[in-house]
Amino acid sequence: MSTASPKGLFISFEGIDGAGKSSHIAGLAQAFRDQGRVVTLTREPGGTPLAEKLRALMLHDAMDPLTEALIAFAARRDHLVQVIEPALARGEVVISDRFTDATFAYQGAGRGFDWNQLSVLERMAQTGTALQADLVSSFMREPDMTLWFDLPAEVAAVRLATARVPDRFEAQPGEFFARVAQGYAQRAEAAPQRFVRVDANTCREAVWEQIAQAVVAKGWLSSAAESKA
Ligand SMILES: Nc1ncnc2c1ncn2[C@@H]1O[C@H](COP(=O)(O)OP(=O)(O)OP(=O)(O)O)[C@@H](O)[C@H]1O
Ligand SMILES: Cc1cn([C@H]2C[C@H](O)[C@@H](COP(=O)(O)O)O2)c(=O)[nH]c1=O
Repeated sequence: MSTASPKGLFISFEGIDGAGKSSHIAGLAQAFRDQGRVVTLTREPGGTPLAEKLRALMLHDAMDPLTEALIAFAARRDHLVQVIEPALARGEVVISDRFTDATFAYQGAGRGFDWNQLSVLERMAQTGTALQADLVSSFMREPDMTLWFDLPAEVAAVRLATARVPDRFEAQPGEFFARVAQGYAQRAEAAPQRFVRVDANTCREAVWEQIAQAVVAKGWLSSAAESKA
């Protein structure tokens, strides 16, 4: 029997607020654990003590789009260095509720911040963090798979209406979320090898089936996961 540790896997969940990511993130983590993998479950903005402080600022304090983008990437850099890279180097499965696609969708498409400048910040924040010796210093960390919950903004608004007290993003009007959804579509089109579009406008069981199918198709989970809706 091989004693080599499995290769680390990095999976992100994305989508507009209220798209329905939360319960499936926990479900996917459990499916990996059931099949013997160690899982680091985390989120952005956040995931470290410093990044959680930055999250509180981003979600509750007024600021301009550049400040918002810089805070998102500062939090991400700390998160990568302190949590994501060490977990991947240990061979764990890292599942993050949001990553950089959210910055392109919210600060880029939503707020109107320049997409090319975001790409520069992305490269700065996500390069030179990897701990694995086989990754060259110019390697830019990105998720191995991004599960994008695609849901019309008006459906998400109905789902969120009674769910909780809105933060600074959730309080935005429908047009903002329509732009954010468009931003996600643009990111997905640019990286089809990484993105999996999940039709989130359906029941929870059907959403889980799409997630399980995508992960099983990669050979990361056995087909037993597909029946655990
Ligand atoms: N498939 C579904 N059909 C109907 N309602 C759903 C579905 N999935 C989730 N919901 C409900 O929609 C609301 C938002 O779901 P959830 O909090 O999981 O979204 P989210 O993507 O994690 O949102 P956020 O990113 O803002 O935290 C909750 O009230 C949840 O119960
Ligand atoms: C990573 C990231 C997130 N956001 C926004 C998106 C959401 O409205 C909140 C996070 O809240 P959630 O309930 O945990 O989804 O932050 C953003 O604007 N930019 C980002 O980079």
